Amino acid sequence: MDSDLFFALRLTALSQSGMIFYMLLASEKRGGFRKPLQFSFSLEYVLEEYGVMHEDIKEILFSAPEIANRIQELGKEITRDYQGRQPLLIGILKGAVPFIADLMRVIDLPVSYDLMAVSSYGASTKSSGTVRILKDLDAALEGRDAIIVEDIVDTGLTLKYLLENLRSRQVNSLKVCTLLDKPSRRKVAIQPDYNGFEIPDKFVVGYGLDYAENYRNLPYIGVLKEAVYQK
Ligand SMILES: O=P(O)(O)OC[C@H]1O[C@H](OP(=O)(O)OP(=O)(O)O)[C@H](O)[C@@H]1O
Ligand SMILES: Nc1nc2[nH]cnc2c(=O)[nH]1
Repeated sequence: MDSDLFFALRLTALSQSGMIFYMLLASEKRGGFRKPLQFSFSLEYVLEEYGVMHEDIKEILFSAPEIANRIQELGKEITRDYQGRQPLLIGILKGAVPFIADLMRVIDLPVSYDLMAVSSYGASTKSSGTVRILKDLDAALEGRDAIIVEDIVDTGLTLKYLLENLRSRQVNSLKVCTLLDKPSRRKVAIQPDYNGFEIPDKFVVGYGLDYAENYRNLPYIGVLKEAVYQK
């Protein structure tokens, strides 16, 4: 990242008045104010200017540092709640991969993890309503304190299926940790035990979340432009 961009981002993150400094910086580079004074500058504006924000993203909901900070807090909560135990994190492929990778490293306990693949969305922005197991756990759950790690709970249909399925395996305890929760879309009454962020009814991508397998590698979580999936 070039130093001007780094400087502008830091100022932007600090306050709206940071934008004014950014404009001074930009004007110096360009030899004068080419744009009128814009007090509505946003982080997205700066990112777009520098070509950092993906062109298909409408709005950034959570930046990489915001995600990292929140995961630290979740790690502390889990560490506190599971003192003296060895929880098993169950990551739900594929979307939860970045989340479980970061989460397990901020839990100060002897954790282990396993992965399970289910799918209900395919290449769509709407749940099919039918959940299928594509890959089951490697090990038995009997007597374990398991935590399902999800990237997002939307209708809740995936989680309902997972909870019913895993509870039938003689697990000692079973909880749910999700990075994102979209409660306004819920079709079944299910609440995660740990939740990173509550989000509005918008289709989001990045940090593991995809649309048709794209955007999973974006370091932030953003709202996808409708034009991308209404083509
Ligand atoms: O609450 P729901 O409406 O059921 O939606 C949540 C599920 O949707 C996503 O999975 P997806 O089927 O897209 O698979 P992926 O993780 O491989 O992208 C996400 O990872 C959750 O598992
Ligand atoms: N990528 C993505 N997958 C989802 N699955 C359920 N809701 C969402 C969402 O908003 N984005």
